[in-house]
Amino acid sequence: MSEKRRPATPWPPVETEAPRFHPEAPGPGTELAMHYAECFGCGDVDNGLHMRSTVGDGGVVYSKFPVTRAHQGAPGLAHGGLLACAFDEALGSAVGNLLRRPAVTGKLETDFLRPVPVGTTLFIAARVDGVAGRKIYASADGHLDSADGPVALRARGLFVQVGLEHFTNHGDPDALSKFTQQPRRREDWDINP
Ligand SMILES: CCCCC/C=C\C/C=C\C/C=C\C/C=C\CCCC(=O)SCCNC(=O)CCNC(=O)[C@H](O)C(C)(C)COP(=O)(O)OP(=O)(O)OC[C@H]1O[C@@H](n2cnc3c(N)ncnc32)[C@H](O)[C@@H]1OP(=O)(O)O
Repeated sequence: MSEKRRPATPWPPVETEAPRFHPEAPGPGTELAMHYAECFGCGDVDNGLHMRSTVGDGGVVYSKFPVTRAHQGAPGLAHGGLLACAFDEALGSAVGNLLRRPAVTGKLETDFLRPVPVGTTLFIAARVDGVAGRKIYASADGHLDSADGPVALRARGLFVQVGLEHFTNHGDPDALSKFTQQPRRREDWDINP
């Protein structure tokens, strides 16, 4: 299969500023711990995605998603919704770890370019592309079986910065104490950039 293209739409879709990485953001080479043990993307969850992420150079976060039989849609192929989930995790990890601004996914679009078979590993490279006030734009490519393997998916996400009360009010009141990696304390976040 030749390199796939899709219609080019402007990205980010609005004027943005370059992302400012948090001074205490983990540096290149850092292997990121799961952010929450019960997270379907990175936690210790039965049949979860069990993703692991590492910070790369130049503001890229690399994540791996090992695709198993538990992740099928069509026989032998990964389910598209779970692939989108993997990108949500990878993009969220880039935003959360590099910017340390509490944010949630507002919009996620995924281009599915090639099927992803069971037994392969998806290598995702995610970056933060720009920031417009509370809006944080991030994108990622997913490569089959190696960091420079064929591109199977591309995704773009809008993350919207929220107050920490978003997690404690809408989720678990003890949410912040349950996050297992930095930033987990109020003072670890860039709340008023
Ligand atoms: C969740 C993880 C956090 C963990 C933190 C812990 C540790 C961090 C460390 C590392 C993190 C590592 C990994 C993270 C991994 C995974 C991340 C997964 C993330 C998720 O899985 S998270 C769940 C799914 N997510 C939701 O559960 C959101 C539900 N939703 C809402 O809670 C609201 O909807 C909200 C807050 C989004 C906005 O509500 P709001 O009232 O605060 O603000 P408003 O509506 O005004 O939007 C403000 C501006 O965004 C524009 N905007 C908004 N949505 C748009 C859209 N769809 N399309 C185009 N533009 C949009 C508006 O147009 C406006 O733009 P403008 O300012 O220009 O007018």
